[in-house]
Amino acid sequence: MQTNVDQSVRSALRAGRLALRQAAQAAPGALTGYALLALGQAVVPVAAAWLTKLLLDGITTGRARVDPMPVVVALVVVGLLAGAVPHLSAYFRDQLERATGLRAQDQLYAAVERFKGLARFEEPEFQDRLRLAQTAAGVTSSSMVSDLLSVVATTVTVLSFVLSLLVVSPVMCVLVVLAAVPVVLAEVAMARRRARTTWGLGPVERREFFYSGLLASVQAAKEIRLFGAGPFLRGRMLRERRTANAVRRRQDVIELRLQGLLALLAAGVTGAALVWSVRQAYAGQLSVGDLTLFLATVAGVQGGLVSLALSLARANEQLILFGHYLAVVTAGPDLPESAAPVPVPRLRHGIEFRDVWFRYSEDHDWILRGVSLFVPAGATVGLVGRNGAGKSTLVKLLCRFYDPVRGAILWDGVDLRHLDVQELRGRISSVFQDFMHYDLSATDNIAFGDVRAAEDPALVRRAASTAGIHDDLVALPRGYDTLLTRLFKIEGERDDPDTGVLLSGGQWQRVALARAFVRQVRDVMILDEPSAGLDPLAEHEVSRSLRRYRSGATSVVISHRLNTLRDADLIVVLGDGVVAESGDHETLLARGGSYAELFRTQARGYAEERGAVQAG
Ligand SMILES: Nc1ncnc2c1ncn2[C@@H]1O[C@H](COP(=O)(O)OP(=O)(O)OP(=O)(O)O)[C@@H](O)[C@H]1O
Repeated sequence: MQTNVDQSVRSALRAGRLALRQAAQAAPGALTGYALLALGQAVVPVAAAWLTKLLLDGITTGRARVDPMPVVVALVVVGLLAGAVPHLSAYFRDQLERATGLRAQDQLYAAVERFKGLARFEEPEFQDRLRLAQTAAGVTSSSMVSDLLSVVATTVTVLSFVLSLLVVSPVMCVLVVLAAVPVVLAEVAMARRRARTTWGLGPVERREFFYSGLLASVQAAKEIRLFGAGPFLRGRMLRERRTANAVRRRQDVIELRLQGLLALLAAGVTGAALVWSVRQAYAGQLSVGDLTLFLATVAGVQGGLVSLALSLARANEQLILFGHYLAVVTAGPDLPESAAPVPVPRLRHGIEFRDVWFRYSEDHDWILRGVSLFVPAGATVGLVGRNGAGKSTLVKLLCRFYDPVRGAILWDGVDLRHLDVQELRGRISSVFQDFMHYDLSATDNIAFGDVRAAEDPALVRRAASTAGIHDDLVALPRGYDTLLTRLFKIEGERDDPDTGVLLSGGQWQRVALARAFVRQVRDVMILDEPSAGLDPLAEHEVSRSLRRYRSGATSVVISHRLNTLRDADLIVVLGDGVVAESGDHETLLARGGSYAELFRTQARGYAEERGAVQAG
């Protein structure tokens, strides 16, 4: 128990130190200004209380000979400060918030980029943490610095009031301070509880966000409307919101009860102080000045301690959120990294899958159960198999998005795990089955394959020509600069209805091909269902240019249209997690195995359709 407390205090201190360091690096001037103003603001109430006492004592004890003007002027200055400092302070705090937020966001996404694999992104717990870290990166680090500073400032205020109170009545001072202890403890406990609730509600809020995102999404709008799924999704979204609301309401009720008890305690202490001080004043033990100072200090200590407790609680809550941000920013690599990664030379001999076993996690079934195959350099290898056989999984392993659980993949004899992963990917180009549609211009959509191409229109156009999409793109209202989306408009052309267009599925497929083609260095070309959305003429055209384009490169092509793989050097059939058969088209047909069955079934289907057309 003690160790847990020590640990959480240690991690809170570490988080606090890092947040302060981040703020100091992001905006040193704003931090200094904000800190000085916070301290200045902290002593204003005590100064006002003492000046008021001096003034009143001066008047009531007949010491009017002493010129009251300096005290009056000082009171005016203090009032001026009390009015102006909060605005200045808010200005510096906003500056600090903006600069720290920018820095934190940069660091968060740089850390996210450092995760080279996909597995971490597929963990729900990581997604929850990332969501909290995104919130924290936006505001938490800077508001945590404000909260920490406000803890310091309020401590200064409270201490100065406590010292003042000590002068007037030590007993009352002890009483007031003791009464504040439960307030501080309760506020901190409530803040911890709130942070735990936020973490616990992570999955619920992420699901709510998912449903609301779907309801507002352009991509999902078609299906949702056709299938009338709107009310169903709205119901699910509201169910998640109600769950979150119920948890928060329970939390609020607990807090309300506790706050009520604390308010009673505070009222008791203030009442006692009032009775005591008025009696003392009547008995002539306290002057009018003393009385006002005493009442001001009791209120000051109490109010100060309550706001200290609130600042501590807020800082504590922010610290916990910031902890999620730190956990992401300081997370180790998701894929084991070689201490001395081997540079990736041009592929000369080939890629070997050696007894590769893979499952997505220990809770999942094995997808690959000992796949062994060799992809010779310069060859075209077709991957065939039923849905879910593991074809896409195999190529994802080749890109090292995951590591095999057992066995190895060797690039010219070197295990992929020993290679520099970024260099490896620099040698691979790919069209994934679930390629992205970016809501950006045509140029950007293609140049994503090699960001340097964004500055080289000729390169982008060449890739588009090879993919057979150039003519369509130049015909767009703004050619390659046209946005392939209607979600955004080109800056400065908000009134122009022509700024964005939507492409057809087959056109998008060709844009994705162009994105793969724009890569200058490509030893290995991965094409996962590259002609899925193409019409027969486009498929023929694209196949021809692909053959030309691929010549010399090693290609791994996944396709359910077996006809497109007829001329592959090697066709590999995956089944039951292993290589069921392999060979060229003729050999596999002659063998009469699963490939022959798949091919003949498909060919029969086409023949029947042709027959039906002719008979019609
Ligand atoms: N990220 C993932 N996490 C967990 N399971 C996954 C993941 N991706 C794929 N799978 C599972 O792995 C199996 C193989 O999927 P894969 O996409 O490799 O098959 P495929 O042969 O390419 O199928 P298809 O021909 O339908 O495209 C499937 O059962 C799928 O549900």
